[in-house]
Amino acid sequence: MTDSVLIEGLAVEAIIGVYDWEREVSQRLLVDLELAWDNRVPAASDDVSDALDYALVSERVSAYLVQARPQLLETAAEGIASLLQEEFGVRWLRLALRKPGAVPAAAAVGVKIERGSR
Ligand SMILES: Nc1nc2c(c(=O)[nH]1)N=C([C@H](O)[C@@H](O)CO)CN2
Repeated sequence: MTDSVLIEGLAVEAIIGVYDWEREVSQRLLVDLELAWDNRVPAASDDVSDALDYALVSERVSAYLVQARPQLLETAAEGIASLLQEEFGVRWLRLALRKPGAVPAAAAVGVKIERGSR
């Protein structure tokens, strides 16, 4: 089963970073998610309760990043992956977390992880 639900460029303002100044100001994060889901079921029922609701997932990921206040992108990415697997029953996911502006000479820096199996 290779179906997915996508969330791309989810923008979140959150406290994140290892330096003292970064504990005082929110910074912009961008989240890309590819989430394995059998889309044949919601396609047949036309019922959002059978779907992986990308609006609910987006809200939960945003709320997590705001409350977690991690130092590292790696820690944030792992926390997001865990909540998606535990709370939404996502079996496999690919996640990219970018921090635009962290390195002025780069368009963005970030991490990418895959967790689970399809
Ligand atoms: N692999 C990582 N390297 C760095 C991170 C990070 O989260 N993961 N964070 C920082 C600082 O917080 C940086 O973003 C400040 O500009 C440095 N390296």
